[in-house]
Amino acid sequence: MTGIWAIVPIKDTHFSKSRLAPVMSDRMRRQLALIMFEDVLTALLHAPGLEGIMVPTPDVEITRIGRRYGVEIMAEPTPTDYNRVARQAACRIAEQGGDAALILPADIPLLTSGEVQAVLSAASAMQVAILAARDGIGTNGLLLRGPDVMVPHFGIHSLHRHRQLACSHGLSHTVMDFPGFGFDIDTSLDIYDLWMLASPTETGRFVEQAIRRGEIKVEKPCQVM
Ligand SMILES: Nc1nc2c(ncn2[C@@H]2O[C@H](COP(=O)(O)OP(=O)(O)OP(=O)(O)O)[C@@H](O)[C@H]2O)c(=O)[nH]1
Ligand SMILES: O=C(O)[C@H](O)COP(=O)(O)O
Repeated sequence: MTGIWAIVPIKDTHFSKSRLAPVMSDRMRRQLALIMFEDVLTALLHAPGLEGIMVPTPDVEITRIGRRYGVEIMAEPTPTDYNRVARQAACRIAEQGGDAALILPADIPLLTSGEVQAVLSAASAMQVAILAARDGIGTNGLLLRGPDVMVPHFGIHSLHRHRQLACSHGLSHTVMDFPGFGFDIDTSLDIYDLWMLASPTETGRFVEQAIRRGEIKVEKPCQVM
């Protein structure tokens, strides 16, 4: 194993996207998680410069889809946690001789292969690249060169934490903003914003159709005066 590997952890899709429970049924949330995963895989598979894709997951359907796309599945017999399972995958890639790992979630369906390529080339001289979430405080991607130079700490205020960690380890690092990387689908507000964008992705189409059929309840967010 050499080169740069993407790591896309995804949990059991029966329990995915729980924050969307107020506006979507369990069945729809599961479908949304599966479709977003496929959009992310499609972007990664078309990005020149990536050697491979590793997907840590306990989910049977994700395993089936991943294998169809030819990605490497890292089985996760019991649910772990995003950071822990991402770290395990990164260590596995490091042990097998991989040069770098790009850790990203499976819920950023507007990701493009151009963005991935841009990160890989712009950050080619950096040990760490932190891909900002659009809220400006989260992290939606972490490029680590080598894969185990730093332990990922995704979660609330993770952008600041990742910066601090890189500094304290003396690692060269950069923070980058891209619309696709930045846009993770967590809440009904994200669904509304995605709908407004009329994105030509599979996820964009799924959301548009589901809203039209009344299967997702969206409300225009209140304007703060
Ligand atoms: N393999 C694996 N992936 C995880 C785990 N926990 C979270 N993830 C993935 O990490 C990414 C970011 O997680 P979240 O944004 O919290 O997504 P989510 O857990 O589906 O959404 P909520 O239930 O609303 O928190 C998604 O791709 C998740 O599927 C886990 O225990 N194992
Ligand atoms: O900010 C982060 O580290 C990630 O976006 C995870 O946060 P989320 O669970 O809110 O997506």
